[in-house]
Amino acid sequence: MKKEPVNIDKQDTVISIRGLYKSFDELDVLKGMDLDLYKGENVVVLGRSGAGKSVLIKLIAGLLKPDSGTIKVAGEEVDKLNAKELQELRLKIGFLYQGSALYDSMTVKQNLEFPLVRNKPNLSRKEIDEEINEVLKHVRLEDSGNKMPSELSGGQKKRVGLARTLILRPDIMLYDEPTAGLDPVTSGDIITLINEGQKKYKTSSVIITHDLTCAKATGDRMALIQDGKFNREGSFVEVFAEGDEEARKFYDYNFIVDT
Ligand SMILES: Nc1ncnc2c1ncn2[C@@H]1O[C@H](COP(=O)(O)OP(=O)(O)OP(=O)(O)O)[C@@H](O)[C@H]1O
Repeated sequence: MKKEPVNIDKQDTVISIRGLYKSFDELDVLKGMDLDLYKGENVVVLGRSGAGKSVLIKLIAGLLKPDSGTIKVAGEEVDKLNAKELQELRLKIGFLYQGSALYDSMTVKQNLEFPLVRNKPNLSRKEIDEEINEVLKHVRLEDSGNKMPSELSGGQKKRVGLARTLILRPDIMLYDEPTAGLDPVTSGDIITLINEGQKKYKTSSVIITHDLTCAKATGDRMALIQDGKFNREGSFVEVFAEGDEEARKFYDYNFIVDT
């Protein structure tokens, strides 16, 4: 599966990271990381376990504070925002967690309604229903609105999680291992939805994955974390084909036959 090219506006940087450092006690995780995400672009962040991928997206979402360096998201320096400003910025960011984090005691529709009503309290009943139906249709679950999460498969839960994120129309999507634990066919469905969402909702995304099929199929650009920095960046071929030893190992482990 190859990524179809999309329109990317390189004059418009939605995330700009410069000289980012983050340590936990003695452990230096990010060591001077730089990254740009352009409007309309999907950037895939790759790296070994423990390389700092989740730490990076938590820093972008303002869930962690950097030790030094700057993170600008939608023009705002995340680190400098007060609680209210951060809350407003977070409305522009959709975070798809590894676990779908649905409310088990609510139906699918209620799971979608909850964040919508909380963040957009002035919507009418009709508007709420329209929004719910629209995102459910997008993730191809229009017939499952009245189901409980326990009645859904892992892939369906992931799709509800995606719908719940998209219902707030984020400008930026942060995907944490979107295909982890899914079979190849279900992974393919999620990959399709990531790409359709990019086009339909004009999102710009950071996608963390170990799954090189997902990386190749969703990423307009790859960035590989090595020793706390993005040492290799570019197209899939640029990052892997002429790869250094470590990039090659990463690639070989994933065992893609079709390059
Ligand atoms: N809140 C925290 N406190 C202490 N250490 C942390 C914290 N968060 C992350 N770490 C450490 O930072 C390192 C990077 O973690 P991170 O979760 O970003 O890795 P990752 O690249 O996402 O790995 P994986 O692919 O396994 O999910 C790990 O060694 C982890 O133990």
